[in-house]
Amino acid sequence: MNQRIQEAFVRARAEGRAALIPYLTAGYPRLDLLPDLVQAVSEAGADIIEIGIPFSDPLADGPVLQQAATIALANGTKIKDIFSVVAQLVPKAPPLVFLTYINPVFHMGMEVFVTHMREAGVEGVIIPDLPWAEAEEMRTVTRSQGVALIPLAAPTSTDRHLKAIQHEGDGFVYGVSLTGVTGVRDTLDAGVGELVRRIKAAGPLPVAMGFGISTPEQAHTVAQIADGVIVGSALVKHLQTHPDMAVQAAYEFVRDLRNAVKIPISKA
Ligand SMILES: O=P(O)(O)OC[C@@H](O)[C@@H](O)c1c[nH]c2ccccc12
Repeated sequence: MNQRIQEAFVRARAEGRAALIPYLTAGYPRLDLLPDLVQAVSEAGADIIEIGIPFSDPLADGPVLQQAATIALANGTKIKDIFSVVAQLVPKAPPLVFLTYINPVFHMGMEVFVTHMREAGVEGVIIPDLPWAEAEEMRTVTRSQGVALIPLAAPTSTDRHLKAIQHEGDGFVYGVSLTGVTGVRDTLDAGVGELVRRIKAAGPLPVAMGFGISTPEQAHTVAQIADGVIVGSALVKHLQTHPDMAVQAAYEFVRDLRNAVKIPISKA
């Protein structure tokens, strides 16, 4: 089990809250802003930060994150630059995990990509379009480098799949709270509680839920059920709507989310 990720969940639980995991697209609005954005969301109380590698064909992403990726790529954001920016901010940041599609990983070479991750100090990676059944080589490479390969689970996952990812995955299980793409939603899917229960019954890894968690109220609801709360599109949208003060806007939104993920003492 990746130690820094595990510690982040243990610490959040001990402090009476779910772990808060904001998502940022590397290179949006610009790569040179990433250190300030990471610092802002860290100071606002992020327990783990997900950094998205922009990709030209992000099929699991909704309009907000697609647009962020398009702008990041148009700005000339390159993977090797992301690695060097991230390496510099790791010492001052909470555990970082990458979110990347498999194509950029294959392009660089699995072994090289994971070696760069380890050298930069990135603790884990989520690859939404890598089916677990085909992930064996990636699992071997990440395990040998001490990088967590974080599995995804959806409401459609079978119990057998949940058992497999709970025992072969590392870090946490990413519970996809609804079928569809990432993006801001008005309401939470009614099946969130049932999915968390099934994932937890299948093994020891903590469960963080993402997809469509947009407001502090929704984050609060999910925090009562899951070990972690992931917020992507709503945060990136905040950066979009506050172009001149993106860093401050990120700080304020994540601080509101952090206040919301508390668990009443009776439940903790
Ligand atoms: O944007 P949302 O709905 O808040 O969902 C989290 C999400 O942004 C982040 O984890 C993510 C970004 N791109 C993805 C692709 C697949 C799965 C997850 C993601």
